Amino acid sequence: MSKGTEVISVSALSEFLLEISESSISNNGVFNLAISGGSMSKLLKEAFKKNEASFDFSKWIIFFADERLVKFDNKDSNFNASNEEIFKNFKSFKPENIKKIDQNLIKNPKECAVNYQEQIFNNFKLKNDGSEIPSFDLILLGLGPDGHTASLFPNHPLLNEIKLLVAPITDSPKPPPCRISFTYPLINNAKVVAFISTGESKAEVLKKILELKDLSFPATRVTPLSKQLFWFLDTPASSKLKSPI
Ligand SMILES: O=C1O[C@H](COP(=O)(O)O)[C@@H](O)[C@H](O)[C@H]1O
Repeated sequence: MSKGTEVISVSALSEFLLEISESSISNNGVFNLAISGGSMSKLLKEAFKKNEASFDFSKWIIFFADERLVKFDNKDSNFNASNEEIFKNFKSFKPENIKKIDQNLIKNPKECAVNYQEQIFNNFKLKNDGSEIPSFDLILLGLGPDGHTASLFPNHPLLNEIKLLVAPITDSPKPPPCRISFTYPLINNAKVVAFISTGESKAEVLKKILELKDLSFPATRVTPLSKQLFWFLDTPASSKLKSPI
């Protein structure tokens, strides 16, 4: 995989996921992945169907880059969306490898974020003492039309968080208001970060992010230390770029 920011057709997502998961599994025995909510679960379902027989989902460990603090059976839950589209359809994912928020903590965003951050450190067998930041093999992010990603929203104080790797948010401008989210230090420490963004509603903001590098949009500030950043777009989403897909 080359270094730097690459814009690629979403039709190549399945092959990308296959390559990166196979290489992580052959190096470490598992594939540590974080996924997002919103439209992503449907796009992942399509990508998984394409090479279904080749994916070794039993070795995938999945976290959520952000989660809405609602019950798992609520349609707003990011886990729920992934469960309906992905985990119910691809049976070889191991339930214990799908890392969810603690449902008992949804009324306490601070505790919920602490608990989820702890789950991440445990998974990576690292001490949560500030000395090391876990490094996901891949973090898959979505993009809102306002330029938000995960639950990092424009002009929100969470954009400046440098201590917490998973932070609570109680005033999300997009409902539901209470959520937890990966912050930049964790996102930017991933080995690879890839955005998946489709549809005409994202075209304008994508131009501002990818070509004008407008830092007022939270997604622009995703700059992995590894320099491995990918954008998977479809034709409508890329329509306002100089070189549309
Ligand atoms: O609220 C959220 O929105 C973003 C973008 O969602 P999309 O439906 O426009 O793709 C998503 O990535 C994030 O996980 C979610 O909580």
